[in-house]
Amino acid sequence: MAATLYPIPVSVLTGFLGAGKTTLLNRLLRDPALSDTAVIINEFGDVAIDHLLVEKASDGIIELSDGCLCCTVRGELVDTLADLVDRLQTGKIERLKRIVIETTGLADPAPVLQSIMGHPALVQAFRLDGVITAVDAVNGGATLDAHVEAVKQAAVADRIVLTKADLATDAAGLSALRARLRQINPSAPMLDAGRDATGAALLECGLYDPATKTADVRSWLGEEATHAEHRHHHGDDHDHHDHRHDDRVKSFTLVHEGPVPYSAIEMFLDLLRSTHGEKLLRMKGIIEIAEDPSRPLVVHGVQKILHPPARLPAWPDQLRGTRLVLITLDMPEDYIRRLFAAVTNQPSVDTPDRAAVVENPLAIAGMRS
Ligand SMILES: Nc1nc2c(ncn2[C@@H]2O[C@H](COP(=O)(O)OP(=O)(O)OP(=O)(O)O)[C@@H](O)[C@H]2O)c(=O)[nH]1
Repeated sequence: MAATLYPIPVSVLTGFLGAGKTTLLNRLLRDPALSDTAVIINEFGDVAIDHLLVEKASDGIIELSDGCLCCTVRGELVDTLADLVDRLQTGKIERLKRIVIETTGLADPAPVLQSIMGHPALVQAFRLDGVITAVDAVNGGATLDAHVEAVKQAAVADRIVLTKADLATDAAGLSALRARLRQINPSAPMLDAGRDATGAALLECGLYDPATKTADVRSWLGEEATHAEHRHHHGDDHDHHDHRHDDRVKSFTLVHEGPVPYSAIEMFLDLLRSTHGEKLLRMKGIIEIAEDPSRPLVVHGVQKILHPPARLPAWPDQLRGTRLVLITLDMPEDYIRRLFAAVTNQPSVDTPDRAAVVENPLAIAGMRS
């Protein structure tokens, strides 16, 4: 009997109401990549359609939880996950390879991610593998126009799945939607629900693959795509006027060549979270620490919650230095860049140095905005 490997990967499946999450999940559950998976479905309202569909689709699935995830169920999701660990440890469940949480369509995904990453006991047992966001190929554009939650769902995704492409008769509209999603989230691979959204393509989005013991930093950070996006943002060829929420979301990379003292990174992350934590939708990064430069420090977080920083045993490729990818909503990029420059002592005309920031963090313009 294969033992359960901790921490157990958790995939969060999100997407707006009716986007096709359950349909996708039902298809995925027939994929061998999802054997020994527990599915947690968050139902909104009292008709348990999702639950029936899922039970039909696969045996041995544990189905729990109801109510709205973004408010009252936050506590319950934690209880549900804790209960799973308990059942594993007491042998009531033989093994558990992964968990998929389907959020309600209205939920902001951040609280779900926070409840996993922010809970001191759960964080030992689970790791966030990735966020999969389903976007309706027909109604996706209108949903992004109307609901900032939908924009956030797309922005924090590690994988975007376009659903109902078979119903999309407007080819130009579909390619505009793709371009728009690419703009909101430059790094997540975009897959077609009916064609290439397989278990293998959607799962194992994390940095470190325990099976192969390798880490693919570049694709985890989505770095090249982020750089490309950054240039595009500053180009003058783009017309945003009818996408009112899209411009609020930004994805950018902070880079520092050479090692950084642990205390500087700690201070940067503390200041960032305490001043603008709720605007930080997602952060991922790899850091060359001055005290131990051969073992990169890996950080990732959702809003104010940081996953406990972990060390990789070695640098997986030629990449060195510090790369932090931030996905933000309404956050002053300039402030973040200045703060980062200050703590890493990168000279700049009007930015105080690290000593000055330690003395008075308010010295950075934008600190209180
Ligand atoms: N033609 C077509 N229909 C789809 C596809 N995906 C989903 N649907 C249909 O769209 C409707 C909504 O799909 P669901 O999977 O229930 O969507 P959901 O995101 O789980 O919905 P909520 O749980 O209500 O937020 C259903 O009638 C599905 O049959 C698709 O790829 N093609």
